[in-house]
Amino acid sequence: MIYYLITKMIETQSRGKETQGGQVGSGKVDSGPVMFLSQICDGLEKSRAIYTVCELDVANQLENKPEPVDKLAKEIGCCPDSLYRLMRALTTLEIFKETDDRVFQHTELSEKLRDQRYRDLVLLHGGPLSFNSWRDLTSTIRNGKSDSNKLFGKPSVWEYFKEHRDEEKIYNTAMTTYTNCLASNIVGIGDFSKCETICDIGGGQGAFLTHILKSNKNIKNAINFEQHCTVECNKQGGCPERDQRIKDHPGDFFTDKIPEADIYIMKSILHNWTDDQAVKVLKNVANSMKQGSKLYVYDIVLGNEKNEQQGVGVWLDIKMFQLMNGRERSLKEFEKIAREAGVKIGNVQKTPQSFSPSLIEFQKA
Ligand SMILES: C[S@@+](CC[C@H](N)C(=O)[O-])C[C@H]1O[C@@H](n2cnc3c(N)ncnc32)[C@H](O)[C@@H]1O
Repeated sequence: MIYYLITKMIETQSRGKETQGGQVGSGKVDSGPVMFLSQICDGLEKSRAIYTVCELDVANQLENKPEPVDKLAKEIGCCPDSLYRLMRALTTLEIFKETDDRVFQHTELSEKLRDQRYRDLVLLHGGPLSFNSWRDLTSTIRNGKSDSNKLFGKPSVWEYFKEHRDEEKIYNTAMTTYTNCLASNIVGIGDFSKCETICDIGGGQGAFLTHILKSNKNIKNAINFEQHCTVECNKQGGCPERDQRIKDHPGDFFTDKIPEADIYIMKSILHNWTDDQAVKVLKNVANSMKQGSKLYVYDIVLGNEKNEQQGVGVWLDIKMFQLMNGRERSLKEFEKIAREAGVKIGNVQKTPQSFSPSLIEFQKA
């Protein structure tokens, strides 16, 4: 049915807006927008469906050959007809294929869900933290700020993770997966050729540092400045190919002294915070910077001009707002926080892909 509706919607859209649907009361209803809006709002059902197969780990139970759903349901321990209906729905998204009546086989995409790294992405986006945080965007928009205490019972995501270590682990792995996916677009835009000591501020599991170190053998010391809990998590494994030069340094980037380095990097950090908080972090980094050292901030740079096309950054902006009261920024907005923090912006290297962060270079004023 969903597949039918989507197909119909696409047909309708490709014909333009000519279709006038049935009458409701005295008003005409245009079926194109109805189908388009339903498809967008159905995102929640699809997100829950993919999340559920990942939580049940269906992909790892399904063998490399076609398998009857009844057998699969027995192995997983769930109702055969329910699992059948879930998997049948997912076939419309090319997740599983029904090769015979109630018999399923993997597709290229469902195969990926066998791998913890891909499964963690789904579990993060559909997990309790994310699901609860989206419960009330209306209040955030009305009040101009998101109330994490009301949404997920803690003053911040980071406090929430302290009591939900399983979700923290999923978050850290998912960040590493994103970094591994984007690294080839962004490692080359920074100049590390004269760097001996590098410090990644909030570097997670150390994945980005690992990519930088791979192509910069001149770097002798690599410091991963991270929260205590993340450092503890890293001791239990995380980034498998982590470079041996990386040393974790526990600390809080708002209050603790950041070690001296030639180059500091911050990837996907400032967008987690309000302007006031971002200024505080920048000031703290600037206190540790010596003359000549640089800070490379890797974040999305939103278009400044009205006619500049906005990419996924504006959606990431809403996500950061709802989850952490953070924001994506335009160059003008980065310049404003730089001024307030008493640092200046040097080179800015934009990446062509709207989903890749750009590099904004900060120096001591
Ligand atoms: C969005 S993640 C980015 C991780 C990594 N830079 C990357 O791009 O994959 C934000 C990181 O900031 C760290 N963080 C949050 N608050 C912090 C604080 N007060 N001091 C140090 N690190 C913090 C988190 O533990 C998390 O790893």
